[in-house]
Amino acid sequence: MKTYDAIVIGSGQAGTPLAKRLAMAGKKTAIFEKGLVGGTCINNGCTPTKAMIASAKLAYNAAKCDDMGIHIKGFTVDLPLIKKRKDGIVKTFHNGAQKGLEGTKGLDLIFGEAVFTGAKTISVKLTDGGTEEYTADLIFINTGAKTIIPNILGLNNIDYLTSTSILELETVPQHLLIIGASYIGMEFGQMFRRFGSEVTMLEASPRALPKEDEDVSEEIVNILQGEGITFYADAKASLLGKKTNGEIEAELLIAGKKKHITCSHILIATGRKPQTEALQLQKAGVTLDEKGYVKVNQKLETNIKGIYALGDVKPGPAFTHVAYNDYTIVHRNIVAGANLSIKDRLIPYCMFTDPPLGRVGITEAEAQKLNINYKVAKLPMEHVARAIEVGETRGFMKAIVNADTKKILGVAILGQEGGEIMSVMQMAMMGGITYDEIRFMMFAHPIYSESLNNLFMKLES
Ligand SMILES: Cc1cc2nc3c(=O)[nH]c(=O)nc-3n(C[C@H](O)[C@H](O)[C@H](O)COP(=O)(O)OP(=O)(O)OC[C@H]3O[C@@H](n4cnc5c(N)ncnc54)[C@H](O)[C@@H]3O)c2cc1C
Ligand SMILES: NC(=O)c1ccc[n+]([C@@H]2O[C@H](COP(=O)([O-])OP(=O)(O)OC[C@H]3O[C@@H](n4cnc5c(N)ncnc54)[C@H](O)[C@@H]3O)[C@@H](O)[C@H]2O)c1
Repeated sequence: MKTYDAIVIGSGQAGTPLAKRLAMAGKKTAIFEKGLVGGTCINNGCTPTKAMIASAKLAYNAAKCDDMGIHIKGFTVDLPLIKKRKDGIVKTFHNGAQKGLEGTKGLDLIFGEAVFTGAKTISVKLTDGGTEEYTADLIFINTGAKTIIPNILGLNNIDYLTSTSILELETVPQHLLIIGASYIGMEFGQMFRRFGSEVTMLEASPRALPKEDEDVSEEIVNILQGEGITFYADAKASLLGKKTNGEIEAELLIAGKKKHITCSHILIATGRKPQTEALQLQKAGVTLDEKGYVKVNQKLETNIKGIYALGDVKPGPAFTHVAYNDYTIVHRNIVAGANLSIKDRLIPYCMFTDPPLGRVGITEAEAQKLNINYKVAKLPMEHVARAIEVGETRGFMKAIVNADTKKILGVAILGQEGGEIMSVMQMAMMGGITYDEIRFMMFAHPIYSESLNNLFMKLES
């Protein structure tokens, strides 16, 4: 049995920096990784998708640049080259993360799958062969999440794609059927449509992105449909089968009615579930919730003292910046004796469709439920000078404000640079800057944020 001061399971967006900082603080630390250092974000999540989305944006611009007075005589999409560029970026990020761990004094990077054998004991099936037993007083679980595979008749008889395997395609699918229309479905749907695929999207809920306001989900669907994507809400695949010519036949249930389509590829984008099964946390006495997430308190400690869970493996929004923020909280509490918690932290996010959706705070629907005196400001991107100048006027800016205190409660910016404009508003929310101050604040002309003046002017009428 090898003894450490601290053990980190999983080298994701929380585990990697945490392991380094613990070792740098003098704690003898081991980090276990069953796959690739850097976890989902770097290897098969944010980094590769955003790299490929950048290529898709160029294809879109090339296709429509005639309107802007630039004529390109035809263009082709070179998916192997797009993949190669993406692979190069991923490799750089991955190698940097691995080198960072390997170069930290007092930190052992051990490749293998960790399984709990007791309260503070872990057995690791080493990637190079054999098993080794480990123990530490402090254990941090950062094992992330993986794709949920829905129970659809015939699915196991076809070679379906997940958000990981679709990144390896070298040929553009002729017709991509996407099951699930949330972040993953939307980002890949638009990307492959722009690469030239016919794209059909199915969403089981009555509308896409059911957690967003209705006007937001409606506008995003309009944008995707405007680019030629076929979208069905209240829709599921009920039966899938392979035809003799290799095509996939799909029986769909749309609002209870059957419809048959033929496609070449299927992407499963029906959500993700925590990677806790293999950990055998019951042996450590750690409590999971009904969906398999590790239950934690506001300091991210589980019911077992000294065992913590960070990132996607615990309940709550699953984003890279949340996992990273989890690390900063746990690290400062343990190493610097701080008393920080995740309570009331403002969680922004950005869906990287084009235009993107930047979101922070409450939605209009949530404001209604809270029974507060609120007002809604909304400005179409068609009225944003910068958007008109650059030729991308799809979407709108929307803010929910408290009518009494004038504080900003929530923002949805569906438009060019939506994530960046949202971050300006996030800073305002954190700093207590009120909407009437932003109404008259001087912004540089003509940036997108300048139109926040006009957004809040809408509240004067
Ligand atoms: C396609 C896609 C696109 C995304 N895009 C964005 C985006 O644009 N912005 C954003 O904020 N978020 C995005 N996300 C979500 C983001 O990737 C995750 O929220 C983030 O990676 C979670 O980090 P984590 O540290 O919790 O876990 P992960 O990064 O998943 O890391 C967990 C690590 O633990 C390892 N592991 C698991 N079990 C064991 C075990 N038993 N023993 C040893 N090692 C183990 C895994 O191999 C993995 O390396 C995206 C996700 C996907 C799938
Ligand atoms: N830009 C970003 O920040 C970004 C990008 C991609 C992924 N992510 C993260 O990855 C996580 C997973 O994303 P996701 O989009 O897979 O999951 P999700 O949980 O957000 O959405 C899954 C969708 O699939 C639908 N669905 C479920 N079963 C279905 C079925 N049988 N048929 C049709 N529809 C079905 C659900 O109603 C839901 O809308 C998200 O929680 C997000 O945090 C973030």
